[in-house]
Amino acid sequence: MAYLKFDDSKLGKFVHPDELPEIQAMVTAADKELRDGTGAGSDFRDWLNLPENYDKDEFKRIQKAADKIKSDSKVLVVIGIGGSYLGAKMAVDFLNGTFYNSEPDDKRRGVKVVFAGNSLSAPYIHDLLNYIGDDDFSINIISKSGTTTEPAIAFRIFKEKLIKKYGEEEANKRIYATTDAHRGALKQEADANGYETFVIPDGVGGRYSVLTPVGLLPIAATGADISQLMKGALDSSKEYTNPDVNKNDAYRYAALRNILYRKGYTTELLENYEPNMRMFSEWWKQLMGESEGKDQKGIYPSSANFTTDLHSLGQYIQEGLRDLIETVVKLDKPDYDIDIPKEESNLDGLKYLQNDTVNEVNTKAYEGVVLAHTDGGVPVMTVHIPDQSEYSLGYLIYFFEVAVAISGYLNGINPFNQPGVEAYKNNMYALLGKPGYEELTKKLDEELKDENNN
Ligand SMILES: O=P(O)(O)OC[C@H]1O[C@](O)(CO)[C@@H](O)[C@@H]1O
Repeated sequence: MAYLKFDDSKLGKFVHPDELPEIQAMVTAADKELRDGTGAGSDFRDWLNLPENYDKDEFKRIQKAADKIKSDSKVLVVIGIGGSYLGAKMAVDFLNGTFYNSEPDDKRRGVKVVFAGNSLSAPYIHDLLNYIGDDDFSINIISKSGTTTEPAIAFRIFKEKLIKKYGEEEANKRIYATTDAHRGALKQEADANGYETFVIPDGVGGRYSVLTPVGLLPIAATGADISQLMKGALDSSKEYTNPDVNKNDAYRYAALRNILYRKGYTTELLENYEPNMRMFSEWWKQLMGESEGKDQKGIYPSSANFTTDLHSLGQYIQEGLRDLIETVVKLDKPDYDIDIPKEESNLDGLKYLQNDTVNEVNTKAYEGVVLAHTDGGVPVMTVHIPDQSEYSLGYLIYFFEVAVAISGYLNGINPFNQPGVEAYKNNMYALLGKPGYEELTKKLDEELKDENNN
């Protein structure tokens, strides 16, 4: 039986029984493109075999570095953006719970992990500097290109604090750089200063990198079991190899969303029922959006956090424009459950629930929402994840990675590049006066002048 239960039983109203068999030939072709490397972007498929082919020596070094960080630091500042941030953050939240950083030191199984360099917000940096205060800390700077502006600026600032506190020599021993094996400014700086370095493999794009040192070091620093994470991904990679959509749920999910997309369902909401899974959706949004949104097409990936957002977005989902798909990631057995307290009086009218637990009510809410939204004209699919373990998370990560690759090929695009993100970067560099952008600076200054005059 499949480890993750994929439920598409509510799609009957939206997908005709013939449609899956009809799209099978395209799925088989997409599978071939992916596995044989004949599809676009084939240089970036190394994540496919990563759960088996990762660097085992480096893996041991990651565990050793995590132990050192745990022994000499109270806080690890993880600096990165996009794929160099979201995977670590979602895993840290999923595996450790919402208030992990606030737990007392003797209760927490690892160091506090905080994130920087994922925006250009000065107040955020200010608040984080204050949050760290005089605590012992280390830095994990993560950038595949080694040139991304947001993390580079944050790195300067937190490095300055580190050097002030420990002096240059000790600071260099507290900086861990995760970057390209050979190229980029960060690699050069790491070599010059002797930082311990970890490699983001060439054939793994940022959004597919959570199972490389990008995710593994921050996750290990919280005391989570990264071997189990890799084991879950390995078993998942073995499960999702059959091109047959009746035997491969990841491919089936890709095929169904493609069928729905062609009917005008152009926005997909990834939904959870657990606050510590909010960041999972953020990770998924980059994975889907950067992979699929190109050549003026692709499903727009969005998210909703339930039951919270049922009280804000719920109205729209039930009755608004009918272009939505919902994909729920339902955690079936959270680490904790809580009895609803019994009360003699029934002033709050909750007596009918007093033999239930909070998780049971949450699950009934999920079941009720699926039925209501299906009635309202929204196709709903669910991926059930059995528990909150590292193994299950590894399994789930791989499910979506392989699904989006197939989905991208089904839609006739290269799921492994992201040319569109350069446009804003070039404009920003030009407006900031970066050397080499002089011509663009002139052009943009003219455009801005025109705008201001209007
Ligand atoms: O690891 P890097 O090179 O700093 O890039 C971070 C992120 O920026 C992007 O290149 C987009 O700007 C993403 O694809 C990537 O995940």
